[in-house]
Amino acid sequence: MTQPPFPDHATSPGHRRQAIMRILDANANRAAEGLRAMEETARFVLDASSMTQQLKSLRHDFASALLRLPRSECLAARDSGQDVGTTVSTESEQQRTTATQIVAAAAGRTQQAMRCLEEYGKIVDVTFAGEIEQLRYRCYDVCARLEQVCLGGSDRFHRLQQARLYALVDACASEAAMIQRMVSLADAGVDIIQLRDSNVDDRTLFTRAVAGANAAKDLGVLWIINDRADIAAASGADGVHVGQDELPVAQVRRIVGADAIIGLSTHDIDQVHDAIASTADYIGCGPVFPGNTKKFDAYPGCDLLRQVTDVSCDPLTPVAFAIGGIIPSNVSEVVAAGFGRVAVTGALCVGSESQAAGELLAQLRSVTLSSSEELVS
Ligand SMILES: Cc1ncc(COP(=O)(O)OP(=O)(O)O)c(N)n1
Ligand SMILES: Cc1nc(C(=O)O)sc1CCOP(=O)(O)O
Ligand SMILES: [Mg+2]
Repeated sequence: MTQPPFPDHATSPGHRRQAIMRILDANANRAAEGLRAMEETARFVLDASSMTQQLKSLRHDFASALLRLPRSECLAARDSGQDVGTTVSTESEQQRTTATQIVAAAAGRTQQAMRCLEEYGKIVDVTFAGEIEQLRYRCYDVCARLEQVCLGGSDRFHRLQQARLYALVDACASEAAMIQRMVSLADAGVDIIQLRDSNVDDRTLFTRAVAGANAAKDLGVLWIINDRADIAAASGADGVHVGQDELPVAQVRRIVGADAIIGLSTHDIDQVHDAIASTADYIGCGPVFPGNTKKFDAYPGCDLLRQVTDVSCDPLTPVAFAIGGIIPSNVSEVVAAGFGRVAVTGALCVGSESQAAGELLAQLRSVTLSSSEELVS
């Protein structure tokens, strides 16, 4: 005798309605719990204020959308005691060792729950389903950014390997102006931002370095302090950049520690080889062209870039950024010399960051950054 498609009691209209309410109730709880779990990491693990606000707003808007569901009917349909799912568990569900793993699990659970609410919600209230659909799209963006920021805290060197566009931020009128500049640069696609401001006293530089470190976590960019290893270490920055006239890399490493990024300026191929022998994580190679930010007596130009590109060495050596007077109209020469990464100041003027960054990246992306990245950029 063939089995009926469903047990008899499961086909009655009343049962089906109750089952839909159980699904909506369970997924409403699942999504709300997932949003809260992610918000806790943003707030208490990452200290990421704007990320926390985004998740709180999403959670509140989600609660508002749920008001369209018949609450009493959902509660009446809830029957955890009879829920066969409560005894079904997988090994991976029990394995949580980092906040990043919790965020990844919560993000997946929330997105799946919202999809279920949207699909089954169409049976009950199409307007509700439409509101959930919009919340689901917002959720994808916020969850992706939160996971990236989580990974970034423990994976800064991987992000350095993938970085192409590096912006140096000099003289800002205030901390608020500096943060706004960071947001514009990050939104334009910049991967690394350096605080390079010799016009302020140490206390101001330190407070701005701390504020920038917090903002950088939110924005998913690396935050580097120019010249000052002490302030980089004290502020929680991702690293420090030093020139040939500052502390040697070995001493900088003792100050910032093994898990911080150290950048070193190089102006000739001998300095490049010295950098390879050091623990520098990246190098600046220049100045390539004359610019308005810093004047030099000599410009090694693209010849230095070609020499760097030709250097073959262990893949665990610094990545290289071309620097000095680089703008969209001359970056093609940098690319022709084999570089896919640049560090700039003047090219990314306030107010036109997106346009300029887009033009620079369009050309830089023609250079493949292999996974075994050496000095060739
Ligand atoms: C990415 C990057 N490359 C080079 C420099 C220049 O550093 P330095 O030679 O120490 O000169 P100042 O920037 O301190 O004037 C840099 N800052 N960043
Ligand atoms: C700060 C700095 N260092 C350089 C080096 O070659 O080490 S070139 C430079 C100036 C970078 O600014 P812009 O992109 O406006 O020329
Ligand atoms: Mg310096």
